[in-house]
Amino acid sequence: MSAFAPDGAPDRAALASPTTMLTLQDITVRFGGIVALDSVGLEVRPSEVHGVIGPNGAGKTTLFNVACGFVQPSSGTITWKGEQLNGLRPHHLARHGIARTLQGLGLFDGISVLENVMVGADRHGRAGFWSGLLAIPRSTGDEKALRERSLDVLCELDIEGYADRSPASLPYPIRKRVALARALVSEPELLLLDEPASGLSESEMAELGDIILGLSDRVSVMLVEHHMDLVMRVCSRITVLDFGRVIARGTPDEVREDPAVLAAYLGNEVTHDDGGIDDDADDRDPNRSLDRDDANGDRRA
Ligand SMILES: Nc1ncnc2c1ncn2[C@@H]1O[C@H](COP(=O)(O)OP(=O)(O)OP(=O)(O)O)[C@@H](O)[C@H]1O
Repeated sequence: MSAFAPDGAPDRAALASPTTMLTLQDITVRFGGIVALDSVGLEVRPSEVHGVIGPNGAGKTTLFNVACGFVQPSSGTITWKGEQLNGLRPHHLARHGIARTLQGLGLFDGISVLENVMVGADRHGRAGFWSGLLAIPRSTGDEKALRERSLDVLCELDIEGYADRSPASLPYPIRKRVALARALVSEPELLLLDEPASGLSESEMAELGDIILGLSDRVSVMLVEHHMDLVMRVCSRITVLDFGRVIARGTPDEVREDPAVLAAYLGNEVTHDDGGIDDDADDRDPNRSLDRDDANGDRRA
């Protein structure tokens, strides 16, 4: 069931449905005179990995930031499990069972990897890690459980060997896993991932794909990502943006063959022999980054 009728009007029954976790509806974002998002809709269902793709400047990061509460939409609604969230802010996410990783990993270099992961768990800890650091007595049992859970997540991501290290001493791909572990330790129902594959090698990206697929039986994922091979492999559904608008949504196969999507990614020049979208379409288009200025010209409200 979709929350969006074919004409783009809201489908109230679908919105209220427990089959939808996160619904972004008619989201418009203006930065000064620029319309970064224009009536964008997206729904993330339980246990699905939902991809958000689009060329440079399409509005992906802005949409991610709306879902995180970093950016307040000019209009539109955010609904979480049937409840409308007004004035969502980043520090509200944990209480709703939503976690995120960002492109800037935001790890604390002055504490260990394990402690960084423990910081992510405020949703469950009664007294919390920081009060543990301050030696508030009631937190002792909580902190032990939290430490064990954090170690379990490090084991799951195969980085338990780095638990006592400072993040600053670790290679970037390991730091990325630490950031993911910190998001997962709160046992979120929805994980928001912003370009998790950036800076990873092909093999590291394949491992990341395995991790994301392994998570999808217990957490829904909204994945903003440039690397098309990863998106096509792990996502059950994809929303495609261009110039701040949704130009396609559907399964990877549907999106891959959508003429509007192919055109947005520069058409046949950057498609594979099988008609698929090239993984590095943006990289091969020296003019694409210039399109942002062009796009802004078209987007002025
Ligand atoms: N803070 C801001 N102030 C003004 N304009 C902005 C701001 N953030 C984004 N924009 C504009 O909004 C549009 C969408 O940008 P956004 O970063 O969301 O796109 P994107 O799809 O994430 O791009 P990329 O793939 O290059 O990261 C662009 O035209 C961008 O220039």
